Amino acid sequence: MPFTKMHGIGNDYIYIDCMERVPENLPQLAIEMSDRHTGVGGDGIILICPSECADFKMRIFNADGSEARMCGNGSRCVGRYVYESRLTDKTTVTLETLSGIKTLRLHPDRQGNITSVTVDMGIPVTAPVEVPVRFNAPRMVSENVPTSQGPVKITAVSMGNPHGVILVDSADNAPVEILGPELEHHVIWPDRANIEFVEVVNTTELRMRVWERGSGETMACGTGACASLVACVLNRLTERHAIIHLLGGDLEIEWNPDDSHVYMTGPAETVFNGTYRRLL
Ligand SMILES: N[C@H](CCC[C@H](N)C(=O)O)C(=O)O
Repeated sequence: MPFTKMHGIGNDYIYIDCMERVPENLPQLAIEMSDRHTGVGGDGIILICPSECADFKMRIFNADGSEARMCGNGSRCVGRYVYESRLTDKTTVTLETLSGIKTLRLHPDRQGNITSVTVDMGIPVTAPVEVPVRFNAPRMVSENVPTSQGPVKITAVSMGNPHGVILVDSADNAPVEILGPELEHHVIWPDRANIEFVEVVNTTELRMRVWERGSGETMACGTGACASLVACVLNRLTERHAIIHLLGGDLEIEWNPDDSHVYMTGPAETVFNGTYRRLL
């Protein structure tokens, strides 16, 4: 089965062209192909399929086989893939996802390569929650994240997929591996959640790390960057247009006051093409 390995600032997925047919048992395929030792290696798989209501349909499966409703970094890579594979010659492309139809604006360079993509990520849904979580985190966290037992203040934001945003003094020292899995599976989320640890650098810059539902800590999360900006605006910490610094690179995020939509701009890279022989 042919595939294309791509990444959005280090958030790497295996892209499968399903315009003609869709493989069976997709959760198992995602687990197999994502394995960084026995498979291709990635944070999951992304299918590019025909759509009856948009130019294309995107389906995304995390590395644990769970299907997600949206992927920000993945949607930019899909935009690059369909243009450079000549599946479309349009530079404004609509993408059907489980969280609605997203509009992508592709930015080709003079050679016709897509160097960056802007995605209309839609309108966020938010709720502030306080979660009494027991854990032993290292000292270097902000007073908001106590080092023993106590409530952790989380801003819950849906970008079509669920996110819990926690403010910390230092993203580098955030207890991602300790709090990430604990909060991913916390009872407050009906379907688990992606957990972001956000350091406010200034009113137009954030530094963020993320524990992704179904994939663990990743180099970047597009929907998570959007959720983080929204949470910081709600907490009156940043302006509505900011640069988010993630482990794998930067994203430009704007929560537009006129239409309340969140817009994400960033790169999409193709790494290699390959052929996968299924184990089962
Ligand atoms: N793990 C996420 C899906 C991938 C989202 C992320 N990679 C992005 O770029 O938005 C979830 O289960 O909701």
